[in-house]
Amino acid sequence: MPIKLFPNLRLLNPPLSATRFPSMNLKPSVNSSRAIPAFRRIFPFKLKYLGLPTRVNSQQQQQQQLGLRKLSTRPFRPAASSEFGRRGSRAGEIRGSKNLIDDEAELSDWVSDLRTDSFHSNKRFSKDDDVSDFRKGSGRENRGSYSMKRRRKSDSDDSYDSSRRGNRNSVNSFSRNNISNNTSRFSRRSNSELEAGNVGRKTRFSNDDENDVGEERRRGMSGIRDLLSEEVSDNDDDDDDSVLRNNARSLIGLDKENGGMSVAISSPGKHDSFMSESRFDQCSISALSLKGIKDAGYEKMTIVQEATLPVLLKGKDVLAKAKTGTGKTVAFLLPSIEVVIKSPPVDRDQKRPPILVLVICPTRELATQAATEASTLLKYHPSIGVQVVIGETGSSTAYMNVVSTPANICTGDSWAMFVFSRIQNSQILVATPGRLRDHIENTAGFATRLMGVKVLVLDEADHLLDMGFRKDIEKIIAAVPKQRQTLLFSATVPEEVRQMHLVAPLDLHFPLLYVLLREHVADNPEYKVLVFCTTAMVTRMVADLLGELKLNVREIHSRKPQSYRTRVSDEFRKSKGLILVTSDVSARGVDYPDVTLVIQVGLPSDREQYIHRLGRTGRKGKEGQGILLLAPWEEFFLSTIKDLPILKAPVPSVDPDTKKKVERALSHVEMKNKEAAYQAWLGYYNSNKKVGRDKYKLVELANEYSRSMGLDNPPAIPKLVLGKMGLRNIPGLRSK
Ligand SMILES: Nc1ncnc2c1ncn2[C@@H]1O[C@H](COP(=O)(O)OP(=O)(O)OP(=O)(O)O)[C@@H](O)[C@H]1O
Repeated sequence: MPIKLFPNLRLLNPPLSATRFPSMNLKPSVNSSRAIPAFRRIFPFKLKYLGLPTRVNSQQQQQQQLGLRKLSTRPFRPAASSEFGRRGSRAGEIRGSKNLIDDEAELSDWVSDLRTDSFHSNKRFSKDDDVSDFRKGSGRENRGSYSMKRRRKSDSDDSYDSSRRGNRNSVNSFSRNNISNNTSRFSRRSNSELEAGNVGRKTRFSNDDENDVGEERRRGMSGIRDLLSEEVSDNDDDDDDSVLRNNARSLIGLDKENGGMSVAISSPGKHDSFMSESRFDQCSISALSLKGIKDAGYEKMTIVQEATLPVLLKGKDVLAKAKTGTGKTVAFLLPSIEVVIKSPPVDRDQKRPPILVLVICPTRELATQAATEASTLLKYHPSIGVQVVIGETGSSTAYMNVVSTPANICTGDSWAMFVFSRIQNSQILVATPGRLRDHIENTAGFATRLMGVKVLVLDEADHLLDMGFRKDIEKIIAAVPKQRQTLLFSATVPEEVRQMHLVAPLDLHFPLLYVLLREHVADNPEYKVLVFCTTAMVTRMVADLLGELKLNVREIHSRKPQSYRTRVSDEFRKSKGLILVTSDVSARGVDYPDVTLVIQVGLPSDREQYIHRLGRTGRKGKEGQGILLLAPWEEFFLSTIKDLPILKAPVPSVDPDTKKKVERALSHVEMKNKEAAYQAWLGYYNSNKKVGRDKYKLVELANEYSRSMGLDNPPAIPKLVLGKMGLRNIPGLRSK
């Protein structure tokens, strides 16, 4: 029987045989005996699993559906929160069971995804029709360039070669073989090359790797399952439950000898607080850490902290999923710090002092944020240092020694470029995967330092275990001791966010965006808005436009230097009355308090990215609004999020004056920025499996986009770029 530890969360114990999983009719599956070794690299010793909570009953489901049907919207402004997005009678449900209604489904889905994606990868890839050209290339090169693509996200997709994206065969080879570093790593390249779409096959994205979501994610392959893919083979086991059990064991790295891994899934209902009633001082945390916690303003634990801290403090591995903005960072940092405290003090003169805690985050922003939080918690531990290793523009690496005042990180001034050898004494290292791997491979003595790791944390674990990061993570895991504590944290969607979508022709998007923002600003004196755009160059152009329209905007994307990004991010975090136009560098994990509205303009790269962007609002139990603005031909995306309570809102009318005003503003946006946005837009949608399939249609749409920016003729694109995009000789394009 499952052991219920907390009202909203359970740590789940064996036996699996007692667990009821939803029936899943997915025949071939992971052969667990082959899959387990891959996960043992992550959880080398430990494994224990889990009874699962009950599922939502049919009455609750009905109520939820009814609740949704009753929803109404006002034009471009969601109705009051009480009626918008609320799910029937959830508030009255019994916490202990109700709050876990999604848990079983989620976990089962997660686990079953292992099976489906692993097995179906073959089929799915071979089905795709836009891959034929690329398949003709040599397998080895393909693998190299494919993995490169996976490491990129829309932010860096400004000029991107869709034919390469489509190479499913490459993925298979990639995942099934141990290809050499030469093919899985990429040489550096400059921003201008990126911008020009000059994607060399052995190019390494040193610049924004960590911010760029793997291409695989676009195809819906997520997370942990990918790590299994090279271990996959068909399995004749017809018994869904036993297959699932095997997969669960693989997922968590089962090893009964060592006390095992606990799984915590925190899903408080919409009306439940994200705070628990437990205080930090009820846990066995050192007095100085408690002082730091108190100074940070934390008194009680959040639910995810309450659920995981006691277990983590016992040294166990944990896989935790909790809503965005519910305090996961503290949940993994605090026990990690306690491990450092209990370890023998580091000799400052030691040549290669060990790193005791290694935190991996997928983006620079997240890494910086985690380090900031760590420094807050370490206020009364002056002998403990936190170091951040993240990619910096160009070929250099940014290192920060984090001292106890968070402000030092967040202001651009404090960004320091150090030679690595000068800061070798931090016990806690927060890093992005690509840069960390570089150090493992290229920095003398670094691997030795990693031999001291006692705690390994993967923040946004689902993302880190995507194919896009796979090789880096494998390398990192191979570099840290097997005898360690492993913490996997990952996010789920908050229900506090009122979500809706608008579908309108492309030529209305800019005026509509303006109208939406103008209304929101007028209604919310303390507005704080994130506008997500598809690519970095589109982000720049939209920010220019909104600036011309006299809105208070900032922009952030991967083409900006890190110091600038840090400064703007910090400004946005602290301010009210500001709009941040951003690429996906802000999509995950970044904790901007009190964001009132998230607008996503155009197709999100995939469901997960949509959810994570949305998760920037509705944090800490607060309410927020989300608007997805799509063109009619982008509506297909909605099918991927149909399980979420997202309503179609009527398109607000745009009066002629507003239209004129926007046109005028567009005419003031620099031509080169509009040209770059056009090319980026084309590259982004070209890389989308659905939109990019019909190149003729794509070009028509791109030209529509160009017109929506006020351009009479679509800008010319370098022939080389067109060739790489597979768009040579498509009518309607201009080349130069
Ligand atoms: N015990 C606590 N009491 C009050 N506030 C807290 C507590 N723990 C964390 N917070 C605050 O909650 C906010 C969200 O925390 P955090 O960014 O760690 O959430 P998260 O779950 O990691 O979100 P995401 O999934 O988006 O990364 C932060 O501002 C943090 O300072």
